[in-house]
Amino acid sequence: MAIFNLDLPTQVTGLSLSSPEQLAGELAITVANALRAAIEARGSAVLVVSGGRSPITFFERLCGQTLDWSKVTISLADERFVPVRHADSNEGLVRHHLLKGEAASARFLGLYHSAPSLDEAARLAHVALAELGAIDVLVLGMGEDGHTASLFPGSPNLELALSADCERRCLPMQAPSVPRQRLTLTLPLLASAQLTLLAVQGQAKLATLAAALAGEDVSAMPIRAFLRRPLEIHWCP
Ligand SMILES: O=C1O[C@H](COP(=O)(O)O)[C@@H](O)[C@H](O)[C@H]1O
Repeated sequence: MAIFNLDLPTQVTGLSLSSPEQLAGELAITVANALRAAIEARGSAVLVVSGGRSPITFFERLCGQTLDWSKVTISLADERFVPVRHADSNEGLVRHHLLKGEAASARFLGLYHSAPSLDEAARLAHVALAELGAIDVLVLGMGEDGHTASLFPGSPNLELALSADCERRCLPMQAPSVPRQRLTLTLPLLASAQLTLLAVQGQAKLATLAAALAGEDVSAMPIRAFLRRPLEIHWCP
């Protein structure tokens, strides 16, 4: 299928939106529909979202969706090793922009733990994530280097985090930009999601996607691991 002038593999679909606002609105509707379906089928739903700066409008639209938020558990694909009140905290972002109004009744399972080291924080997150349950919806972002979640090219632990038999749910990672200390869900847990959505904004990230589609090495561009699976891309300029 050809979208955004890219030839996508058959398991990958793409939606081209005209603006960040339209992307946020469409993504919020898609996620809310999937959460409602999971609640209908199982009585509860699990949503995993990404951090960074681009999801803010999406979070603001999602929390306005009508559904039984008390039956939803929300967690993060990745986190920065900073306290929740820090400007770079993904948990802080979710608490400020998503867990409000009706959505405040959702259960939130964060990755950050106040621990003496990043390794210990990742171990505590691994233990806490045993309570997450099966992921219904995963919303990924992507950096211009082809990282997604905090699966950064060149980071120690990347090979382990990407391996199909990795038994850790969360691993410590190193980012090329500050804050460098990160926590990421590992590929087996992320790839277990029923529905995986990738939100991408701008021409530079479109070029990143094109480069990812043109090669094979997952360690060089970890987003490639998700382009091999069913994935719905939402893109806007
Ligand atoms: O560092 C991160 O970067 C990516 C992309 O963030 P964006 O603000 O450029 O969309 C994000 O998906 C990831 O969760 C975040 O920690």
